[in-house]
Amino acid sequence: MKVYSIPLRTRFRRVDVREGVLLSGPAGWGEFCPFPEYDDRESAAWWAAAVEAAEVGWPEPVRERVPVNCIIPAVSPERAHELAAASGCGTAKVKVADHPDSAAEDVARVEAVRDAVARVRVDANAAWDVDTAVRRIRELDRAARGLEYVEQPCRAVEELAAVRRRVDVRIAADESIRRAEDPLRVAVAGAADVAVLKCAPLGGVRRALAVAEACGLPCVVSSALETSVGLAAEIALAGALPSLDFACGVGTLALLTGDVVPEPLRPVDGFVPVLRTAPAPTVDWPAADDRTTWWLDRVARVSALH
Ligand SMILES: O=C(O)CCC(=O)C1=CC=C[C@@H](O)[C@@H]1C(=O)O
Ligand SMILES: [Mg+2]
Repeated sequence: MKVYSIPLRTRFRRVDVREGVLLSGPAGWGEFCPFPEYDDRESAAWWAAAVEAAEVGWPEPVRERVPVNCIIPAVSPERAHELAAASGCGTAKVKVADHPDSAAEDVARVEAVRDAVARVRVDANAAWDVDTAVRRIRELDRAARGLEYVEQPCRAVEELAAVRRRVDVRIAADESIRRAEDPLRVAVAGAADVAVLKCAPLGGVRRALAVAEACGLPCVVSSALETSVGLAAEIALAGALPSLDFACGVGTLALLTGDVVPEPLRPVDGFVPVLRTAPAPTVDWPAADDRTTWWLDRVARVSALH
């Protein structure tokens, strides 16, 4: 087992350094990297995903490559335009609602990104109440000259459903699926048009495919900010979905200052290849001793739950 620690280029969802554990088994390498605030019970799904990759491997893909969206953190409009233009991707996901007074900044960032790419989606990470969401979505929809969708505008499933009834923009559910006891409640409640799937928090490629089938919504696969090892599993999920109508959020290596493999799984001309196994981690980003101990203790507790 290897514990890695890689600084981010830009702070993202209150994370400055990405840490996790890489493990190998008969089927290949897997990655265990639940965010620090996830408790052991929630982290058990992440462990299951890592074990699937290492012990069993992934189901056969139905496509050889996956379209990728670039990810634009809460940065200035100039920087946002630069990142989107340099990505080679036709779709960008822009983080909005980063702080309570972000409305004007969000509009400027979305306008700048839309000048660089054809399609823009935004992610509010559950920051808004229903009325604020309706107002902001209308503004951002104009700034984007038609938003592709808005991801998780509010926290509760009922709030998503209420927003969805009041705006013309598609609603995508992310936290309502990956952090929910029952990921299928979203579809039942009429709360979303699109389901965001992440194989790590859902417990692996097979479990995520089962959620996709049961929810009956068009799906987008998005990373959990993994290194290329965990990202290969997310891409395997995107590769195995029976249909894929949207670019996937697997362009997140751009947020890290380095990777554990010599040839990172970065998009080329907006696509990444679907691999049968994760690339072997041969580049070391060793964590400090206290962090290594913290992660190995976490693995011991979480694997005991598994
Ligand atoms: O979806 C993407 O384009 C990139 C991935 C991404 O945005 C996220 C990755 C990991 C944690 C999340 O808070 C964040 C998200 O909210 O979707
Ligand atoms: Mg999201």
